[in-house]
Amino acid sequence: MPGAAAAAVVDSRLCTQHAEGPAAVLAIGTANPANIVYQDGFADYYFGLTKSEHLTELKDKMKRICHRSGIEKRYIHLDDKLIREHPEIIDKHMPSLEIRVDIVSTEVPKLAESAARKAIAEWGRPATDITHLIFSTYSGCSAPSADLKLASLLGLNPSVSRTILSLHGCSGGGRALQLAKELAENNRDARVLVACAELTLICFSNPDESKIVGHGLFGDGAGAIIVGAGPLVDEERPLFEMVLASQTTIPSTEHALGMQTTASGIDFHLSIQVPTLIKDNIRQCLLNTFRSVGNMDPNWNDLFWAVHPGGRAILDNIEGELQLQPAKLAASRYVLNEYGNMSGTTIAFVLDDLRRRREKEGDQHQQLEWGVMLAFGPAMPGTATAAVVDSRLCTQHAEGPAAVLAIGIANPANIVYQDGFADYYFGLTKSEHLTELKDKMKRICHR
Ligand SMILES: CC(C)(COP(=O)(O)OP(=O)(O)OC[C@H]1O[C@@H](n2cnc3c(N)ncnc32)[C@H](O)[C@@H]1OP(=O)(O)O)[C@@H](O)C(=O)NCCC(=O)NCCSC(=O)/C=C/c1ccc(O)cc1
Repeated sequence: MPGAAAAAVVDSRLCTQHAEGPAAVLAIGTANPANIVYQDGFADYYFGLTKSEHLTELKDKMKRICHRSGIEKRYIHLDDKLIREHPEIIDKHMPSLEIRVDIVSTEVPKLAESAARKAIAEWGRPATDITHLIFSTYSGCSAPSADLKLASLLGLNPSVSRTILSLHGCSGGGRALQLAKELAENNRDARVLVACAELTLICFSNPDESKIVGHGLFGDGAGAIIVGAGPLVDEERPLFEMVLASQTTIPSTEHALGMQTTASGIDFHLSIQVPTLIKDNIRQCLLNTFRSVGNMDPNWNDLFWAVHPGGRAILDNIEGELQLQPAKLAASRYVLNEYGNMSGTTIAFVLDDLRRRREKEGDQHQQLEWGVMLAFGPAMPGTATAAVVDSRLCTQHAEGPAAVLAIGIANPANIVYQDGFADYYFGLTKSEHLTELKDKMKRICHR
């Protein structure tokens, strides 16, 4: 029985159960499907797979995009065997949403399981000690959803509190970490498993001018991060502390990125302006975040950086705008090169690579105390910004428990009365001939 939510509500007694200190990343795991696609052969592979070799101009454009993408290889679950089994995936006149959802609702939790098992092994505690699970994906729209399936696969405690974030796109991982921080700091001894998994199969489509960049950059992967706040137990080791996390919406940019469910899977649009929009807004977003922790004039090169590699041009623009030394975005460029853009999952790969670089002795650039994690998501809103540090304590707890301060409710204007519902419903659906079923409906309505 998914999702029994329970809340204890009081009106006077203070009952704080805060953790000590800020939340920290305690472990990271990543995983990819087995199938590798190399970028220098991708145009041939993709136009061959979709039987679109005749679109020579578009194929040449795909070659130019791949060549300039900063990507060497990607992991992609969809292959020619899957297309042979389900040819409707490349036939735009046939509905294919159902089969896509069918596949991803099994494969997305499985991929997340591989990443989560690595994170749990690094964490060193039993999976049953996980108290909260946040699952972010754009690749699924069914219930029981990916969070419940992952909880079962891992054998999490039945009392684990589950949340699913859907369609946050590239900012999904950042947003999930922000929520994990809030949960960990406000619930003493909470241990939050953040899981992100994406399969491009749900968005895969035949070549089309407006989507060519998406198909040229996106890859499949899963990331899992365990977050907790003090007191830590013996085997736990903080990798990054999260001092402040915020999300900023860039006004009037709803047109820039979007996703929409259709009969042929999830359709997406991606504006050519995205790298410029990020360039024009990044400095102010960061300044607002840093000012809120009292740093009025940060020197960007005194920080370490975990930036979501949305595309090579986005990294170039951030580097140029903030005048970052080239080594600052090394982890982001490495992940882009090795995996492509895996949407919300990618930030787990960047943090994983960054901590390995920091662990390497003598890597001066990566031993800085303060750093920034950045991710950007659809409806272009959602520049999720999290400042990440590894030592300073900064608690921002409220006093006392949360309270319901106001309630509002709403319904559509159309009213349907229960005693006439069977007539209304069977009339509306032109099903008056199903007299037995209609009588059953009447009995159900009556009771
Ligand atoms: C690697 C790029 C794509 C090209 O490099 P470049 O240095 O700009 O090179 P060019 O200027 O030579 O551009 C090559 C061609 O690509 C074209 N192009 C350049 N961006 C564009 C453009 N967004 N549109 C459509 N043509 C373009 C550009 O016009 C040009 O066309 P042509 O003159 O015919 O060669 C680079 O522009 C880049 O990294 N762009 C950033 C991409 C970006 O916005 N990423 C973040 C959002 S991605 C996203 O939301 C996807 C969602 C998605 C989620 C799941 C999925 O399964 C699939 C998709």
